[in-house]
Parts: sequence; C-alpha cells; structure tokens
Amino acid sequence: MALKYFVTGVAGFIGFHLACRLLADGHVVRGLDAVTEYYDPALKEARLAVLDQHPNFSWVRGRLEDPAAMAEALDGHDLDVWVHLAAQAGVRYSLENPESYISANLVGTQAILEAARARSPRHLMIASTSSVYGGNQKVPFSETDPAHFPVSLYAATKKSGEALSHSYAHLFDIPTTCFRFFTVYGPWGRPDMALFKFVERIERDEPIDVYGEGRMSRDFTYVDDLVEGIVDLASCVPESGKPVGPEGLDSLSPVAPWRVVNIAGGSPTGLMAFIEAVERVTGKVARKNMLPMQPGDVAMTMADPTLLRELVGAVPETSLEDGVRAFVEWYADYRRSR
Ligand SMILES: O=C(O)[C@H]1O[C@H](OP(=O)(O)OP(=O)(O)OC[C@H]2O[C@@H](n3ccc(=O)[nH]c3=O)[C@H](O)[C@@H]2O)[C@H](O)[C@@H](O)[C@H]1O
Repeated sequence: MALKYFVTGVAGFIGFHLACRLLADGHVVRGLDAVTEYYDPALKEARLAVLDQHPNFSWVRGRLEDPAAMAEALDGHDLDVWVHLAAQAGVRYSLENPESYISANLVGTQAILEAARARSPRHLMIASTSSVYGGNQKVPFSETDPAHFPVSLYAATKKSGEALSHSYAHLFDIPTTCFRFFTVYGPWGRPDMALFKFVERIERDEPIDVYGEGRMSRDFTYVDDLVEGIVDLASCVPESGKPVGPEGLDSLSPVAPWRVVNIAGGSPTGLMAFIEAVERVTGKVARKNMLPMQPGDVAMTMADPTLLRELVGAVPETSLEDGVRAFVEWYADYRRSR
C-alpha cells in the first residue's frame, strides 16, 4: 500500500537514499531540510536535484526549530510515517561546535515530537547512533544494555533524543522506533566521514589521517542495507506490552509504544583492514599519517543484530569490498560531473 512519508534531513546522505527507495516503491515523500553548511552544500543540492525529478517528491527548506517551516512541511499533508533523520552529525565536530548539537539534536528533536503530538502519525521513527554505547565494555552492543556513559556531546544529544521521544510516546501514545546506526557508508556519503576523506585524499595522492594508530574497529553498515532496515521496520509499529521474541530480547518499553533497534550486521572491521579494502579498490597504496585517538571517538562498535532479525527477518550483509567499490565508482562520476 502506498503511504505518505515525512523525511527530515532529506538532503542528507541517509535521507536521500531513503527517499529514493521510498519513491521507487511508489510512496509519496515530503521532506524537510535546512541544507546547513556543516559540509559542502553543493553535495546536498546535487542530491535534491535527483529527488526533485520525481513527481511524488516535495520538500521545504528550513530548520526543525523554525515553527513556520515545520507547519509548511506538515500542514495539509496528512503524512503517515515520519522518519526523523535531520541532525547535527559527526562525533569529533561536537568538540568544536557544541551549540549546533544542542539546537539541532535537542531543540530540533523536541520540535518534531511536539509536531507529532499535534498530528499523531502512525509511526514516528527517529535516528540514533551506535555512539550512545559510548564507553561500554560489553560486546556485542544490545539494545537492552545500559547506555549511560556517552563519550561525546554528539552521543549525549542522541541519547537524550531517545529519552525525549520515550516521554512523548508514553504521554501522547505516539508509536515510536529509535534506530541506532553504525558508521553508515556508501555512494553520496558524507565528506566528513572516513571513507570519503580517505578516497578523496588517495585520489589526490595526499596522505590520509589514521586515528587511534589504526587500532579501532567499526561495524560498518552499507547504506542500502540500512535503508532496507528502515523500510522493513516502518511496518513494525511498536505496541505497548507486545514484545517480540524471547523475554529480555526486546527493548520495548513497559509503559509506552516505543522501542530502540540496532541496524547493523554485527561484523566489525578493523580500521587498517578497512583502509586495505579502500587501497584494493582504488588500486593505490595510501600514505598514512598515524595519529592518536581523537577526543570523543570510541575504540570499537559492534551491534547485536538479534532484535532486528527477530523483527524483520534480515540483517545488513553487503560485503565491505562491494560497498567500498560502489562508493569509489560513484565518487569518480560525481567528481567528473563537477
Ligand atoms: O555510527 C555512529 O555512531 C557514528 O558513525 C560515524 O562516526 P564514526 O564511526 O567516527 O565514522 P567515520 O568518520 O567514518 O570514522 C570511522 C573510523 O575511521 C576513523 N577515521 C575517521 C576519519 C579520518 O580522517 N581518519 C580516521 O582514522 C575514525 O576514528 C573511526 O574509527 C558518524 O560520523 C556519526 O555521525 C555516527 O553516526
């Protein structure tokens, strides 16, 4: 059945891919995006130019915190499923510009929650992050593990967003899923993230910065797998008191139609192995600037994907090699078109 989706951050990396997929599936997509200058807005405009070709796509340029923009995006559209992806992203940048995390991720998320309170969507879906597991020692990271120790302001604001949404889900009966993403990568990716930075520098024969002396690992998730997870979860609307699977597995709230779900495959890759994959695909050996761990970074992420599998029957599985190749091919095309 064709649905009407509201996607915040629709000009962003993940919002763009999600919107493409939803439009291809025959849904209507209404977007909101402030097209901020955190990274080159030309990349966001290029994504929007692709989306704008689709008759079922429309969007509003504006901030979450601007009530007029929110009203313009929502009033009269009767949108079924809301996917809130707009955020100030980036772990390390949260030390440089903490205020933008407070305004986008806290004030902005609260604005979405108020809008949902007034308009009662069927399902509110909110992006969160593996960063919320912070200093946890236990791996893999399960949704039911305590996540009390964020090590960056980025993580702290994302964890707070989860908590804010729980209170609204409880008070106003808004079915809500928070999903935790794990270092998502792929074509049209973010220029502040490792893959984009590495490929850009390798192609220019510049050295790459390798943080943590290369001794870190990530549960890298290919963007199409992530989008598949979001699309599948859209129809898993949480209901109070109806957990899935064996007792203790589900993060479903005891007092609200609310749950949190990891979207990742549970197969971490070491940073040096990731760089080797980039070298194989580009056919070039990177010169490496070995640097200490950056403040705010976590040493490793690894998802427990059991709940995702229970809910939707599948978990991300695109190989790193295939995913990196798709990025490198896209990057070459994109550069040529500039
Ligand atoms: O899932 C998350 O919780 C987060 O994922 C992402 O954060 P990270 O895991 O830090 O991704 P990413 O930059 O690709 O760095 C990957 C690895 O390369 C290392 N890294 C990075 C850059 C660099 O120049 N050198 C380097 O060694 C780096 O130290 C790290 O070990 C999102 O940005 C964030 O929004 C959030 O959603």
